[in-house]
Parts: sequence; structure tokens; C-alpha cells
Amino acid sequence: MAQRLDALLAQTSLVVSDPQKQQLLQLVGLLHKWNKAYNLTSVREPDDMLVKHILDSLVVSPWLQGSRFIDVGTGPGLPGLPLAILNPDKQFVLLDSLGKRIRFIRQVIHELGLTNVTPVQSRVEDYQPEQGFDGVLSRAFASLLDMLAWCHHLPSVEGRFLALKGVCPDEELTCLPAGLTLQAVQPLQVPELGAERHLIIIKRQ
Ligand SMILES: C[S@@+](CC[C@H](N)C(=O)[O-])C[C@H]1O[C@@H](n2cnc3c(N)ncnc32)[C@H](O)[C@@H]1O
Repeated sequence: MAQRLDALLAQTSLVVSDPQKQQLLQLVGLLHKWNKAYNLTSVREPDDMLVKHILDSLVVSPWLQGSRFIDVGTGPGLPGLPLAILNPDKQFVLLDSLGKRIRFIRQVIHELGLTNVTPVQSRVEDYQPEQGFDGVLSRAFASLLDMLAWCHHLPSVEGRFLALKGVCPDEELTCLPAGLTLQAVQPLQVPELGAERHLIIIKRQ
């Protein structure tokens, strides 16, 4: 599994230390183990998890600007946990409404010794942070327009939405809510995924 991770990372420009690789492999191990009882993801095989969950999350890292991020509808911590492992100098709130997913994230934090992750069990609409975030991350959470409606209170004045999507949601991009503007549609290359990925970056006007 370690060689497989190295081979995948070699197809990216990401710089990942040996301890970080170890933590990513531990995360896959825990996902695989807990998935049997908790049904955390439909991706069952560790090898598939490396591509579809770990690499698919890590490729967002170059677009993280700032120091405080929230991953809404994080499920079992995706993309938040891989990004937190790769960016120990940044803080990540991982939010989901389901208790069993937050319990899994707490276990990962404990076993990997992560100090930059805060799990929160809440519906995103009800969550009122003391401070806005530099980035609001989402993957497989909701339609773009629903996500923007439910999360409008989360970014700081300069903060941005970073939505990880498959095919670019062109139609939704033509009707963004007032006060928001499209900053970029960034195609992402996920090694060996064989599917389109895009990062939609939206900021305040
Ligand atoms: C399809 S899963 C995606 C999980 C993860 N982001 C991923 O990419 O694998 C969507 C997650 O959003 C959570 N969710 C749905 N509506 C929510 C809401 N209003 N507030 C918080 N979490 C929500 C669900 O509990 C679920 O874990």
C-alpha cells in the first residue's frame, strides 16, 4: 500500500513527507476497518480509497489560501482529513450532522495525533461560528446553489467557497446568488481516477 501511495503521489506535484504518508495510510486503514460496521463510504477497497478519497482530496491543497477552513458535510472527513494531514499549519473544522461520522473523525484525530482538526456535529444551517472561515470546503455535499444558500454565513469577508465537483455545473454557475461571484473553475487531475474533477471557487463581490 505504501508503494502504491508513492506511485500515485509521483503523478502529482504534491510534496508529502514520510510521516504524512504514514498518517494517510493509517487513515485508509481506519476507513477500511470502521466501514465494515459504520457504513461510512461506498468505496470498500483500500486501493480504491487511495485514489477516490485520499488523492481526490489532496489535489485541492494548492488552492487553500488562509489558515482557517471548514469542511461542510464532511462525512468520514473528506476532503478535510487528508487536507489537514498535508497542512498541519492550517486549522480545519469538520462538520457533519451524523453522529457516527463525527465519532469516526474523533477516533482518527486520536489515533493519528492530529492537533489541527475540530469535529462538529451539527446541521450546517444551525452552526454559528465565532469567526468566519478563509475557506468553506465541500465535496459530494449538495447542489452548488443549495450549498451556497446553507453556508452563506460561514466565510469571512475575504473567505471563499471551494466546491469539489465532477462535471462542471455550468447551469448553476449562471445563476449564483447576489453578492457572490465566480473566481475560478479549476480542472483537477486525480491520478488514475478516470473521471472529470473540477474545483469551483466562489468569493464575495
Ligand atoms: C454524500 S456524503 C459526502 C461525504 C464527504 N464529503 C465525501 O466526499 O465523501 C454527504 C454528507 O453530508 C451530510 N449532510 C447532509 N446534509 C447536511 C446538513 N444540512 N448539515 C450537515 N451535514 C449534512 C451527511 O450526513 C453526509 O455525511
